[in-house]
Amino acid sequence: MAKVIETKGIKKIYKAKGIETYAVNGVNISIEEGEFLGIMGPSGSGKTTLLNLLSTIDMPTEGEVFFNGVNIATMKGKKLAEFRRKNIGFLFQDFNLLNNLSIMDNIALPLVLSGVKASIVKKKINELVSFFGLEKHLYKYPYQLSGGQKQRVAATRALITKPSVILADEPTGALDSKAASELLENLRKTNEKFGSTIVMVTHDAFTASYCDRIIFIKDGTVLTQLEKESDKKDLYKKILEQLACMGGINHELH
Ligand SMILES: Nc1ncnc2c1ncn2[C@@H]1O[C@H](COP(=O)(O)OP(=O)(O)OP(=O)(O)O)[C@@H](O)[C@H]1O
Repeated sequence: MAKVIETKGIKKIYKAKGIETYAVNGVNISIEEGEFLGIMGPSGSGKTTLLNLLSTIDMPTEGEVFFNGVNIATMKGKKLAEFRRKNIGFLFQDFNLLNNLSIMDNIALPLVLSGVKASIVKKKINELVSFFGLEKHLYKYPYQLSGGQKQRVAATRALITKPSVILADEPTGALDSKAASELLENLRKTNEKFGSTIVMVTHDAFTASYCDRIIFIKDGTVLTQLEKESDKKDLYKKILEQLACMGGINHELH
């Protein structure tokens, strides 16, 4: 399997009022094509910072990030923005939909920004909306949808450019358990049907149990990892054991 993302000794050091915070402190990870990877860890352990480094939104203070073999430090400005738009789909806890655009226009946005022709945009949207069960909602606006529906719109938008990687930061954080399960089933199907690589930050053991592999972060470093050996239930049990080992009563891990 090809490596989609590889990091070599990445650190992110924030300096404020003479105090240095090592938010990410020497992380070496390799993410393979088609993987569904979870990142877990206590609050403040560096998960979001790491995801921002993997997604080219932020640059490491030290070390290198390779994305499809390209060292992202070699790209800047417009070139980097274009690379990101083509290669990465994003999913956030609060959906990040534009309220004054219809669902159709929200989904179309990444393609429109890339200058794709209207007829092709329509074709691509039609291909994906049935997968996410959104046919009936295309001409509505975000405020008319439930949280779960909004996150499915965000997932469709994330996938519309056929990116090599989908990066998700707490995508189930604002959803009730039924909507969370539906979204996770959809992400799992996306991973299986389109071979999309998914990297997901979560504090929630149930959410993480949908992954193939989970990396546990503490104080900016990778503490350990778990791989799915049999089924989701077994992985869920192992995640809870690992969280307990990390001093984690669950409510600390958010
Ligand atoms: N822009 C910044 N300037 C200074 N310090 C920062 C900045 N961003 C993050 N940090 C610090 O870096 C560390 C890691 O933060 P990060 O948000 O990556 O953790 P996290 O694991 O995602 O936390 P949470 O689960 O609470 O969202 C924390 O100590 C945080 O205070």
